[in-house]
Amino acid sequence: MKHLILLLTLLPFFTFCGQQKDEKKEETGDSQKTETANEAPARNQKATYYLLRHAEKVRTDPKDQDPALNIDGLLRAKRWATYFEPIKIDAIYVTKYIRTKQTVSLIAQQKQVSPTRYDPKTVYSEEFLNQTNNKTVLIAGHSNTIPQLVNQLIGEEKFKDMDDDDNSTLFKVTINGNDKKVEAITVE
Ligand SMILES: O=C(O)[C@H](O)COP(=O)(O)O
Repeated sequence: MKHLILLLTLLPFFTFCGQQKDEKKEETGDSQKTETANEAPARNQKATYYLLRHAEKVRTDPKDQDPALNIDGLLRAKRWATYFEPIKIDAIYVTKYIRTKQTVSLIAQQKQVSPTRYDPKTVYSEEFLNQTNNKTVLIAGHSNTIPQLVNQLIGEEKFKDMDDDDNSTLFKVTINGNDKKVEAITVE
């Protein structure tokens, strides 16, 4: 009986504490929602990306991971420079391999832009999108990395690896907020 009286006396206190806990839970829930929304702000990207594979490379040693361009490649690099002459380029990205650097080196000189080195595996990131926002960007890469980067930029699995004899495809990606366009242009 004594216990029953004690329980009845304390019941309102337990109920009050329970209510407070529920209110706290709701507050925490709301603030977590706000944090998540802040972590993923609506992006208003506006940029143009030109993506190309390096020009023709020396193939005498199949074990050589870092061959230079051959004569055809050097001539193609010259043609790329002519192609980009009338186009404003704000930033140029190259991989660690000499064939990508050689392919865009004339363009880099022409535009007075010092190429930035990137890792194709990790380049697509918030940092990259911020760095390239409001810019026209040229990216030199590889048969098995350029189409993937195009796909990441457009948010669609549209392109597969380039053929090994394809050194002439230029991808132009234009992003204006949610409007993402891509053109694959052949430049001989
Ligand atoms: O063989 C390779 O290293 C990859 O397929 C990439 O080729 P690429 O550098 O000639 O485009």
